[in-house]
Amino acid sequence: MNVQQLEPAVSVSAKPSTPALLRVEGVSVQFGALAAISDINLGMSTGEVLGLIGPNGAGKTTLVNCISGFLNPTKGSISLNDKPVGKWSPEQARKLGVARTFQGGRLFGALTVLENVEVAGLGLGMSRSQARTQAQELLGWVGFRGDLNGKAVDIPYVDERRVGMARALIGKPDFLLLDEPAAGMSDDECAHLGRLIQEIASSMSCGVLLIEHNMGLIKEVCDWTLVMSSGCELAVGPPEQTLSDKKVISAYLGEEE
Ligand SMILES: Nc1ncnc2c1ncn2[C@@H]1O[C@H](COP(=O)(O)OP(=O)(O)OP(=O)(O)O)[C@@H](O)[C@H]1O
Repeated sequence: MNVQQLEPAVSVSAKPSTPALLRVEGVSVQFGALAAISDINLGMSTGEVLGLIGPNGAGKTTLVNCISGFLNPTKGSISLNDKPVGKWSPEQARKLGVARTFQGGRLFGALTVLENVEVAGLGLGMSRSQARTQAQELLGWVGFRGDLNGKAVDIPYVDERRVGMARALIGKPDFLLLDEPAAGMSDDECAHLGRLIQEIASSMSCGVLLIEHNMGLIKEVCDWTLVMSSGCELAVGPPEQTLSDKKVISAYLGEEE
């Protein structure tokens, strides 16, 4: 892939506003007898990149499902700008500025790549032309170099990630939750993704929550990390601190390269 210089276009840059704050307090999720997550706390502001890491089954996606309205916590609360969000739906979360991607792209296969991003803009109340313009610009920005009018079902796995990211970015959310965006990417593609995440945080003033197993990427882009294991908080701090923590290394033993 030809990694291009990232230059955010005018309409996706500079969102002058007071920083937004997303807070998770004492959140637990129980699936029958299984405590998928227990008493998790985190806070993040626009412009920050927070890494959410931990071995498989640690509860990372479950936490993102709660924050994005796909799942109601069994206990605890989530607030946006100090207002509890209650049992918000994914649509309400999106409209209030919390967007996400999925491990599997979850694109509409029968729609074109462009339409997949455009419909998200229409869902946010944009006009068709606004949605189309922003969708085209974002697809270019995230590094999609294929046919915008090709059916989404036909695009490669890595491109599904990019389209999913453009779809989440339309409407300039305050918070973007990325679920393993680097899976399946080459080193060059990961390097491009790292620069893109930093640009999303700085130029779009977006808070990014990044679930990733690629520790190089975590070290490169994250200001802060929350490490989970078996549903619980294992360590919190800057990546250079948590990634050298003995508890964290031991939790990852056998799971990381
Ligand atoms: N809908 C569900 N019903 C029952 N158990 C679930 C459900 N969703 C997740 N789990 C279980 O909850 C635990 C946490 O899963 P989760 O997917 O959040 O982990 P994860 O840290 O995101 O893992 P991975 O890195 O493999 O994606 C796992 O034991 C999983 O099997």
